[in-house]
Amino acid sequence: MYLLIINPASGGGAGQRTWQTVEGLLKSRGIAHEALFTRSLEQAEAQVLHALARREDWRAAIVIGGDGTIHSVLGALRRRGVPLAVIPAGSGNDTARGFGIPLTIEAALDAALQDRCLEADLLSGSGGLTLTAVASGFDAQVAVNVNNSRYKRLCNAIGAGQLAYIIGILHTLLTFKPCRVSVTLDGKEQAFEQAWLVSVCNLPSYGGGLLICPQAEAGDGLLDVCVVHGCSRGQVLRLFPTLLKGTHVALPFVSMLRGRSVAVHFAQPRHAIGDGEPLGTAPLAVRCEPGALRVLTPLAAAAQVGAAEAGSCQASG
Ligand SMILES: Nc1ncnc2c1ncn2[C@@H]1O[C@H](COP(=O)(O)OP(=O)(O)OP(=O)(O)O)[C@@H](O)[C@H]1O
Repeated sequence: MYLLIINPASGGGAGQRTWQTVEGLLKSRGIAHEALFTRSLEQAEAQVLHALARREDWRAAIVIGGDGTIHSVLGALRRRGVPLAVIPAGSGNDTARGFGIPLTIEAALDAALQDRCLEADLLSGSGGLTLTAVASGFDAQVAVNVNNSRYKRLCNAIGAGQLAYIIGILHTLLTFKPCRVSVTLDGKEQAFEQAWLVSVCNLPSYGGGLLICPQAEAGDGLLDVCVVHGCSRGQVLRLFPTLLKGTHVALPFVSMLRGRSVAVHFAQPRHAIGDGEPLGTAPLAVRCEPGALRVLTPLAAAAQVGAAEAGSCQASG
């Protein structure tokens, strides 16, 4: 039995449209399933726990939504030991990208219905569980500014959602003030002056394919950290195109770190986001929980049988 978790509002309504296609495919293939429409980030965990408690034979929970929807169900899936599968229906879909899950509906469904799991790490901290990345500083401020803006509603109304983020980046670039940050990695503290952002990554990208930590691997038991510091506004602006290929890692004002736990303390309050969802402005403490979530992904299907991080995916329910 599969539990389909649907956020109809994700991707500006793509969740609802995707579900209609998926429902047809499941029926035509005779796949036993139940559908759960979640109402909000806050209510999703309780709704999913309630649904999962009703039976024991769950093969997987298949989320139809974006990174925020997946974020909202991580606690419930880890608690019940049910594997995650994803049919991407968000605007960014960086979880799907990071796990090599196809962005087209039928191919993603095929990946969800196969039987190989990756034992993926989770980022755990004061803001709960995160799968892609916890970002703090400039890019979190962009997200907060865009979400609170009038131009977002305007851009969405004319079908130009990406434009809102371009306006948000320019607007934030003019107003954001970098400050000192202390980054304590596995107990060792380093300070960076004039820090713009600190991103703690489990997967390589966020923001719809921006490769902030291109080396990050979901199953390596480690978190990857990117610190951008000591640069001008112009240099930050020119950083963005390099994020598409991940070539920013070679720039002198970018520091890449790797470890098992990290504490991030900016000298001024700075916003943070986890999987794109707001986490507030408190200092961050994030640790990697190795292999905490099983994910049905073509990466696991392609991995050698017997590889440490890939295995058959029998859900415990
Ligand atoms: N389980 C849920 N059910 C309903 N609404 C949710 C749920 N989880 C999060 N939300 C709300 O719906 C919004 C959109 O969902 P989601 O983040 O999945 O899609 P998106 O923003 O379009 O895509 P992405 O996060 O991949 O860029 C979230 O920002 C959040 O406010």
